[in-house]
Amino acid sequence: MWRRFAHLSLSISRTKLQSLQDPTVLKLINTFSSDAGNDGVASSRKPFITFVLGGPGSGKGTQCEKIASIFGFAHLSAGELLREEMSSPSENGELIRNVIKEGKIVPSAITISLIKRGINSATSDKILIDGFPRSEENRIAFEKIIGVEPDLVIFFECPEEEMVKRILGRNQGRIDDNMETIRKRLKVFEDLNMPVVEHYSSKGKVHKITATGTVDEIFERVRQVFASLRYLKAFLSF
Ligand SMILES: Nc1ncnc2c1ncn2[C@@H]1O[C@H](COP(=O)(O)OP(=O)(O)OP(=O)(O)O)[C@@H](O)[C@H]1O
Ligand SMILES: Nc1ccn([C@@H]2O[C@H](COP(=O)(O)O)[C@@H](O)[C@H]2O)c(=O)n1
Ligand SMILES: [Mg+2]
Repeated sequence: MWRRFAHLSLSISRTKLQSLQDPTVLKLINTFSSDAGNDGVASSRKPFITFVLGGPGSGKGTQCEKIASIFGFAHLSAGELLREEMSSPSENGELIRNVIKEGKIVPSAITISLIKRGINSATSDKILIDGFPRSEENRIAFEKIIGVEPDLVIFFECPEEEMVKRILGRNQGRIDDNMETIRKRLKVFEDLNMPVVEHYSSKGKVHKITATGTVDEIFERVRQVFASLRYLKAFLSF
């Protein structure tokens, strides 16, 4: 079981922190003081989990790389894990290829087992999970199998025409970076992924980031969210 409070050291008193009345502070105090861990991943300490959501091509991967390098997070991209699995001699390779080509969602059990392996081998206990959950089914299965909710959700909001332009300019040879699959991915995003964003919004966990402008302009918006967490790290050892 994750010992959520075991490593918590407060350099100022809890009461004093609560007196700040800052919603982010209060949310983090709750996060780090509730003992709700379970045996989903093999760590004695609950990782700090951030889901990174947004439409196809909204810049999730680009921004995650920057967050990982500047704020010391491990970056797990669900799409990348699936592509690696697809290209390895795996029993699920053919299924994953067909689903990705169609822009649909791979069965949750497969994706979650890859994410779980990634969490267990991560060298940081601050984890970014990029492109997951993609559907309510993904979300419910994650919460059931891993046994926790994310501490934070970042949602990149980007106009469709910008996402399409970025994907068509990506040039990484992805089997789903063609107009026919892009149309399907956009529909899946609206129909299946937006309900996940709405679910976590209703729980006050979502930080919405406008994902237009240059990579650096967008990162400045992202940086402010994570800088506030780093500020808290001065008080909370996690
Ligand atoms: N702000 C930006 N302006 C212009 N191009 C960008 C910007 N951010 C990312 N890109 C480029 O757009 C493409 C898509 O970005 P990225 O791969 O980060 O998106 P993604 O959300 O991870 O997409 P997917 O869901 O398809 O994996 C990449 O080629 C990336 O270099
Ligand atoms: N939770 C997920 C994430 C991704 N997929 C499939 O992979 C494709 C590519 O994902 P990117 O995040 O790299 O865009 C995606 O279109 C899905 O087919 C998935 O099934 N479940
Ligand atoms: Mg990506």
